Amino acid sequence: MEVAQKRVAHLPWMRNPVDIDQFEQRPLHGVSCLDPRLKEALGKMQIESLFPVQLAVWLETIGPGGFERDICVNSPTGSGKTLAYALPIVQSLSTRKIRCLRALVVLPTRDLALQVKEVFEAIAPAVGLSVGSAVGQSSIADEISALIKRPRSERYSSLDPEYEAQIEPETSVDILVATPGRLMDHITMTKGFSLEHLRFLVVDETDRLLREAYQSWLPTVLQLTSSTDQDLFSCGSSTISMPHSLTTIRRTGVERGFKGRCYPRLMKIILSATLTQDPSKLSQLELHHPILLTSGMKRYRLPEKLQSFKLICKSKLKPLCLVALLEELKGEKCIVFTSSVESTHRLSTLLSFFGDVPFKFSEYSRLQRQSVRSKTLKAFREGAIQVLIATDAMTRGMDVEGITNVINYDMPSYVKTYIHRAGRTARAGLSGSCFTLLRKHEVKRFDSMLQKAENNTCTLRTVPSQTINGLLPVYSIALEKLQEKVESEAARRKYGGGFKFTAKSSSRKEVTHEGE
Ligand SMILES: Nc1ncnc2c1ncn2[C@@H]1O[C@H](COP(=O)(O)OP(=O)(O)OP(=O)(O)O)[C@@H](O)[C@H]1O
Repeated sequence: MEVAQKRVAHLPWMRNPVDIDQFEQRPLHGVSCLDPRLKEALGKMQIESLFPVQLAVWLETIGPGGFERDICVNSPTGSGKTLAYALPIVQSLSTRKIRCLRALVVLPTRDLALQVKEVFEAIAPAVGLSVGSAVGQSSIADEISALIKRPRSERYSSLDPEYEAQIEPETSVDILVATPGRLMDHITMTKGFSLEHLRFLVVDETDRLLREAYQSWLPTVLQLTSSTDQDLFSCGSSTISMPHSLTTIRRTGVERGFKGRCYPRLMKIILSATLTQDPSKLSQLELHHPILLTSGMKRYRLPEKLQSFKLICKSKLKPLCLVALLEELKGEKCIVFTSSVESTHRLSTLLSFFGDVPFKFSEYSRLQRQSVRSKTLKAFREGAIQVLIATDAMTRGMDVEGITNVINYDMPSYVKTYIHRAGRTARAGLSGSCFTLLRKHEVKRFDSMLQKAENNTCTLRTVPSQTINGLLPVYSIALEKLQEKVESEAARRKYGGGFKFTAKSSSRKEVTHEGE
């Protein structure tokens, strides 16, 4: 069994990390080399200082570290990891002369990718950079027209138009935020989509992305961006035949530890609140002279202002405990996590039969089409829905303003899952609460699981028994209605009705395999 305090990382470079806690939040005017245009853009986002993780990464990239090493960040949920990589990348690219794809950010889900794209969009245009996404939000044709263009004729004003027509199309964005599946679609099918000039690769939610192969996106990207010595020596030589051809020397100059050799490379930043330490997983990333930036003594840390609570209740009374708790929370923004798509669907259906509950809720899982999910998420962000009933798979990294409570309706199986669930609240230094409903026999396992994280104090919480008793009559009616609904859905499935809850999906557990 893992004993977090005594655990020593297998990889030597992980054993002496940079401690993020040594950095204080720093006002923007004290951040050296920050482009004034970016300062202004940050100001518009109401960002007045850099958080510790952002400063730590800045110093390793734009500061003295000079991007000489690949960067691995293990920092709590809500600590500001997105801007920690977005800002140095945008600053680095702010002096680029010609537009082509220089930075690729890969995330596991579409909603997360769109969220990250928004952050880049808030700062990149200030220095003339363009941001695109490859996430499958629109049709592939629409995505291609947003990402690819013919080279601008003004760049080659002396060209014969006929010759110009033969020039290959090019990527029209500097920064691309992508999910692995759509990225692979463009790599394999989109004419003119090229990673040839890529300088930065960000793998956000690294442990999640490395868990699945996603059509071998990582080896493909690494292969397409790897430079051999031959490439290096042919740079700038007669091998460049087309007038529009650019050659990117990804890193010029002397690197420490490389004995004066010019070493072009793709700079990588990988991040998570629960960064893997598994050498076999990390080796897939082919990291260059990596440096680990982490906070805390233990491998995992919960946000400073998170309060954890446990509620012990009998199995059959769990829905009542939940309703009673939600009633007490009086319409505050909450995410309720269950262990599977089936459980999410059942719980939302059951709640819908409770009639008059003082909060608006919605289901959010893979059972629904993306368009439905996006609508739900928008309503949740805007406050039209106060309670989201969700599965783990959908919510890692999600940043929704004003979530003050997370409820684990089903106990998470792994501490990593607890961290990512709880981390939807208490973000950016704000307070938040995480409640876990437990059956008696789960308490011991839950307590020992929490021991693996820092800031793990967990207080016992109860809900008034009179509230539970008051809900019993409506509960028994709701259970009957749920039974009828389940039967009718099963019948519709059997006779090929259009209901979305297919036999296959009904048995699908959204297991998150956070057990490493
Ligand atoms: N310097 C800053 N000042 C104020 N707010 C900030 C700053 N940096 C980030 N934030 C806000 O903090 C919140 C959390 O940031 P972000 O989503 O990047 O966290 P994260 O570390 O990636 O979390 P997770 O691990 O859950 O993905 C966001 O709402 C973001 O706008």
